[in-house]
Amino acid sequence: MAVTKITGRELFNKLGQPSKILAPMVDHSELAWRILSRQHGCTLTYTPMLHARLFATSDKYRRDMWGSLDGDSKIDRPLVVQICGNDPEYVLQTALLVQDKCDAVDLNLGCPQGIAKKGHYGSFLMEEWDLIHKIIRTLHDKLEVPVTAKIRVFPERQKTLDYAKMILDAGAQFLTVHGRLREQKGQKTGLADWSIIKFLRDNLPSDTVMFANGNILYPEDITRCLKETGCDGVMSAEGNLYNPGVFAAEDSLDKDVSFPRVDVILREYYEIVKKVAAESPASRKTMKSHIFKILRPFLSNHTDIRSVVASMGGKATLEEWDEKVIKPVEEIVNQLCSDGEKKDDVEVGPLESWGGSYKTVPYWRCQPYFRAVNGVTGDKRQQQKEEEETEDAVEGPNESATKRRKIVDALS
Ligand SMILES: Cc1cc2nc3c(=O)[nH]c(=O)nc-3n(C[C@H](O)[C@H](O)[C@H](O)COP(=O)(O)O)c2cc1C
Repeated sequence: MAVTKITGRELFNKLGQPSKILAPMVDHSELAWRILSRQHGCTLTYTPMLHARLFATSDKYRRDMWGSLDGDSKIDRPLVVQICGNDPEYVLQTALLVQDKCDAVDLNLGCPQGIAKKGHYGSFLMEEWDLIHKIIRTLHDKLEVPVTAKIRVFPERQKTLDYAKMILDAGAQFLTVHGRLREQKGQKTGLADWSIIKFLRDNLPSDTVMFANGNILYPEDITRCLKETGCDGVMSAEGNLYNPGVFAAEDSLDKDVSFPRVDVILREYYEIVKKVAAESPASRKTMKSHIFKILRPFLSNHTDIRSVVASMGGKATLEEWDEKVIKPVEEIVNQLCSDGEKKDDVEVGPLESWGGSYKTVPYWRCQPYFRAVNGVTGDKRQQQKEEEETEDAVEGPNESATKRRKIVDALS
């Protein structure tokens, strides 16, 4: 018999109507990063996707992915745990193992990567509506906590609407819509389509809780997205990874809030990792990747530090990170900022056709990352392309693949 549970709207209200949402990200939305994101204005966080079969059957995978502080009521809420899988029983088993440490469980229906194709989950379930319905209904019926879903869109609006209705009918309480097609990945990523999200918003029952995902570069994009799509919240992935300040209040004119200094964020992040690392292997494992992203604009100007970061192996201690990377970065940025010659201003460009403005941000401040399209960049982004090539060379093929996800050149 189905458990009686709260509706999506009731859950949304109970969580304080969160509108700034950290996306689920493999190896990137782990505990330490979630804590940091909340400290910078994020009001709801998602875990990286947990692989249902592995989580249900492998002690090691479970230990690696889920520590005693994950979902802790004092430091890690509100939290949605995301699961990927195609077997209702494994998804349910995984959900049952985490449901007392989260506010909802989300089904990943958006992952377009090769690994999802091979494992037959994420967006590769988009044609299997009966199976999706069964997975969500099983969770809806058997869990104490609500179930939610994160989807991509089809090229056809009506089909996407029917798809969303099916997911809601199965029992999903929040619907996150990433406004891209399954094919929009890698060099073909392109822009997310907010108008299809708005179409869903207008045609689904008005009490449906919806989150929009895609195209967030700057804090004010969140407000623009809320207005244009009519959604309840906006989810950001990469925008937040490169600049945790993206969740800052939209009207904040304080550059330290919207584009914080890289040394400040680095220190804050490092101290969080130090506190949780013993209980959160995932937070420790993903540190290097986060540091590369936080420092992205800085490293191309300080290649000596880049070499040091690149050389830090998995066995480097936290103290070594502090001595070799964090402290030297602090020293350099402090010096840069006390040097009256350097302009520490954020310059706002003209209004662009996409509705916002590019900003020129000093390289010692966190800022969005603009990708190259087919290896060719516009004038504005020539420098970023060169940085990408250098960074790809030091970070290896996995990082490179992730970096090619967004094509902001298509904006202009
Ligand atoms: C490093 C990385 C890992 C991701 N892992 C997941 C994941 O585990 N589950 C998921 O649904 N989406 C995942 N995504 C997709 C994001 O959640 C998001 O839908 C996508 O990046 C678009 O948002 P953005 O434009 O704000 O980056 C990942 C994205 C990135 C950059």
